[in-house]
Amino acid sequence: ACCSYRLRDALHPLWQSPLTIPGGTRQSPINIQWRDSVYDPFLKPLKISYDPTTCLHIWNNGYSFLVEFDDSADRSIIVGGPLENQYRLKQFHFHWGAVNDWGSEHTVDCKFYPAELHLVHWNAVEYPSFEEAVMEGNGLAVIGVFLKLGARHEGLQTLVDALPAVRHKDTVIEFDVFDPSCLLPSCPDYWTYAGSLTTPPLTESVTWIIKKRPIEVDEDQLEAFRTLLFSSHGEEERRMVDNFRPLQPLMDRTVRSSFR
Ligand SMILES: NS(=O)(=O)c1ccc(C(=O)NCc2c(F)c(F)c(F)c(F)c2F)cc1
Ligand SMILES: [Zn+2]
Repeated sequence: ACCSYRLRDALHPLWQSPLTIPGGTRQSPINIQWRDSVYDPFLKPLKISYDPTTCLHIWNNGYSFLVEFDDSADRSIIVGGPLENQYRLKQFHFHWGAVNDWGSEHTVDCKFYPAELHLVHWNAVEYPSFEEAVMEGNGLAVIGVFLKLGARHEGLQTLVDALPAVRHKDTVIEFDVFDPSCLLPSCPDYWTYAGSLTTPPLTESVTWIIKKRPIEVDEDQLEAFRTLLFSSHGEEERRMVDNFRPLQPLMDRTVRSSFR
């Protein structure tokens, strides 16, 4: 493949994790080798229905900035695709680089994008809470969307305008109407594979759904992400950049595609 992932993971500052996760056979992120992905005609279209009024707040958790949603009922859900059940939206967040040459967690044919969006959903049909779902093999479904440098993204701008208010770790602001559907590419095509959280506890509970087409954002919008801080108020400032985990081994997994 395209890198020495094991060593990089062990040495990567953000993830002082052991060289491998004990028994880790489905870790994320991975490189998606387009020609090795297998078209699965039984994959259904992914159905997404988000209620913009379920949006609650934006906060900086010291890893990324998250937009959190009210997941106390089935109001913002996804169903179909590779999923057996419907899954509830809990939050979305991003990963990005210090420069535009890297930043995404997944790669396609070893190509990095400057950033990657993760929309995090949990299986509320089978599990009573997100915390329990995180520990189960089919507990979570995360939609990954690549960001590429291009035209300004008007929908993203409302988020970007709020970032100065959550510059420091553990700051939060109310954010009460936002439709995350505006951050999805119009093309329905995706890859899917069985993986894990990409931050501790790295639990192997995620069905990944990676959209084939990126969305476009402009340089100023990416730069706005890079003005955030890992550090809290009063601490020495540490810019929030390169908050992506190194690539993990594919091991005995196949990436399926919803398209020929
Ligand atoms: N980059 S990603 O793979 O999309 C990813 C998605 C969600 C989380 C997360 O919810 N972490 C906090 C968190 C946990 F890691 C738990 F294990 C738990 F039980 C929680 F309740 C919880 F909020 C971490 C990484
Ligand atoms: Zn993520």
